[in-house]
Amino acid sequence: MKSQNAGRDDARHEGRAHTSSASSGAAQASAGQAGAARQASAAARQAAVVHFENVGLRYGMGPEVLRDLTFSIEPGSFQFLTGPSGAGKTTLMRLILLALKPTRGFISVFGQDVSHISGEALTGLRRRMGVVFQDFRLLDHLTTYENVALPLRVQGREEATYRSEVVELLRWVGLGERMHVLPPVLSGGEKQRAAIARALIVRPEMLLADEPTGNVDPGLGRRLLRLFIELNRLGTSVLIATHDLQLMDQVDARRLVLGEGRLHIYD
Ligand SMILES: Nc1ncnc2c1ncn2[C@@H]1O[C@H](COP(=O)(O)OP(=O)(O)OP(=O)(O)O)[C@@H](O)[C@H]1O
Repeated sequence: MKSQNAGRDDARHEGRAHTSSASSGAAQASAGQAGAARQASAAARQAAVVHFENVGLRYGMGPEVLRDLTFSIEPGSFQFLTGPSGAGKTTLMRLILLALKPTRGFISVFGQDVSHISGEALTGLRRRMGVVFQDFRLLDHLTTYENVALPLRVQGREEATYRSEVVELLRWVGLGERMHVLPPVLSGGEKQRAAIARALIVRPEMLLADEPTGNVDPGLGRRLLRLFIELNRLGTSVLIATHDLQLMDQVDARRLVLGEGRLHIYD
């Protein structure tokens, strides 16, 4: 009896041992797969221009404006960011620009985790981005030409090395005749084009533009869109926030759609 039981116990034991060795093999395999997946996701994060993982943002004690955002912007990609007014497009842009910190989640920009980044490193990352703000942010005491040339001056370049480049870009955006006037005398559309030229002049690795065609007529909007596409062809990743369906319909590009705090992606 005993031996039989013992035998059964042994068998059970062997059975358990077998199961446990199988499950430890499976566990190792799945740990290996998880490790490989982690490595692959770290590599993807490293390669992305922007990577968000479960990012949430609330202003003060208010409700979460953005919830569980997980997405990447790849090098050399072109995408629109859209959604109803108040959906959080500007907020998302400000997170990418590192002008806001997320309330939760993880953000990396140009492969760098930005949660504990120094002020100096942050300035270095921002210099790699061109930004067109909704309110233009031109300096009123500088001429249109000087506003557009400013990022190059900040880089320490001599005027002789960039003058013709700035003039050519200003002509391209239709401001050839408005180069020497101050922003307060420019129309809304002219200010917008000056702001776009200032963002493009440094050939940024990433361009972020918040409603960049909001103040121009459809013809000029198409021309500006061509400029963004050309910049993208030269390798810049482009993210354009817009409500303008007609503008989006002109390009077969990825759409990031914000609604009720969530992001839906249409490739
Ligand atoms: N500084 C702030 N403090 C508190 N709430 C804010 C602040 N900035 C934005 N919000 C709120 O966050 C939400 C998202 O605003 P955001 O400006 O990002 O939306 P949007 O999609 O860019 O809107 P629009 O298309 O009208 O420009 C809105 O409810 C807005 O009221």
